[in-house]
Amino acid sequence: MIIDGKAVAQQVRDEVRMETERLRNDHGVVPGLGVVLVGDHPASRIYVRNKEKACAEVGIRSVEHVLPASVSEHELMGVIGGLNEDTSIHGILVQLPLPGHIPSDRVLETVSPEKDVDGFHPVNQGLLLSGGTGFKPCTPLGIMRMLDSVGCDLKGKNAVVVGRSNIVGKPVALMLLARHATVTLCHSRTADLGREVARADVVVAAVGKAGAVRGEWIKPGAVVIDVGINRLPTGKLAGDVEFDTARERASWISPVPGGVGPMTICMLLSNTLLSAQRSV
Ligand SMILES: Nc1nc(=O)c2c([nH]1)NC[C@@H]1CN(c3ccc(C(=O)N[C@@H](CCC(=O)O)C(=O)O)cc3)C=[N+]21
Repeated sequence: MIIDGKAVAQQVRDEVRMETERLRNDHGVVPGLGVVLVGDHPASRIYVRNKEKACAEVGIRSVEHVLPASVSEHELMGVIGGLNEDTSIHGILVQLPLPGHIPSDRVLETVSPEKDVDGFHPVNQGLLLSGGTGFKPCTPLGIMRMLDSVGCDLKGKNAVVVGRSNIVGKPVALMLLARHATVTLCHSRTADLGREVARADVVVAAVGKAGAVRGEWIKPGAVVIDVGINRLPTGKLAGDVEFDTARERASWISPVPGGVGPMTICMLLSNTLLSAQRSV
């Protein structure tokens, strides 16, 4: 069966909208998200617009800062510093990728960890490692929420994560581990990817290559979460998993589009609300 990311995302947005209203009624606090966009990367503009639309829908105030691609690192740091100081702002998102002349690491370290709703600050990465209460990154949070939505019990299961990025593969592996799965983290040098995937009760594919996970590898009954967003030559979007063959074997599988993408945005809303709740 198909995991409908749009429907689960709508559920999360409904919860966030209700909790946002409660926070406003009880404490007079409206969650605020500062979005920083550098340059005019076309995909980034679309993502940022979608994030702002989603904020408006749940009653979160979003403030956009659009800076030219030529902005200096110093100026960008200044904008982030202003958002750090601004008590009406509870979450800060610096849209990635940044232009090549700006070192993303240093920029992400400038965001106050208390407002880092993307969960990209090293302090929050560290808190995730030790099981603490920092902000967790949105895509992995969305993946966990999707697994919960189909009643997937992770305890003792073999979870295979394909891809070791800092924003998806590594953090989702830690979250699966925290839920007592037996986790295998695969990557481009994995000797036999098919053998690893074939043992998996849960597969999370976050490689960035269409068809990287073959349908015939999927263990019958497995739950498959596809994080890939690949633009095919035909112009269509595809995930990392061979969907048509994988769906014949999986018990549950998430599609692209309409799977993890919509979840990522609603977990950003959820983190922004959480930050505002922590501020009162
Ligand atoms: N600081 C930062 N935080 C991010 O969270 C972040 C970022 N930078 N940079 C770019 C990536 C990408 N990202 C997506 C979010 C939603 C969809 C999404 O909703 N996709 C739709 C399809 C959209 C389409 O048709 O193009 C779907 O999968 O159904 C996709 C991609 C967040 N990102």
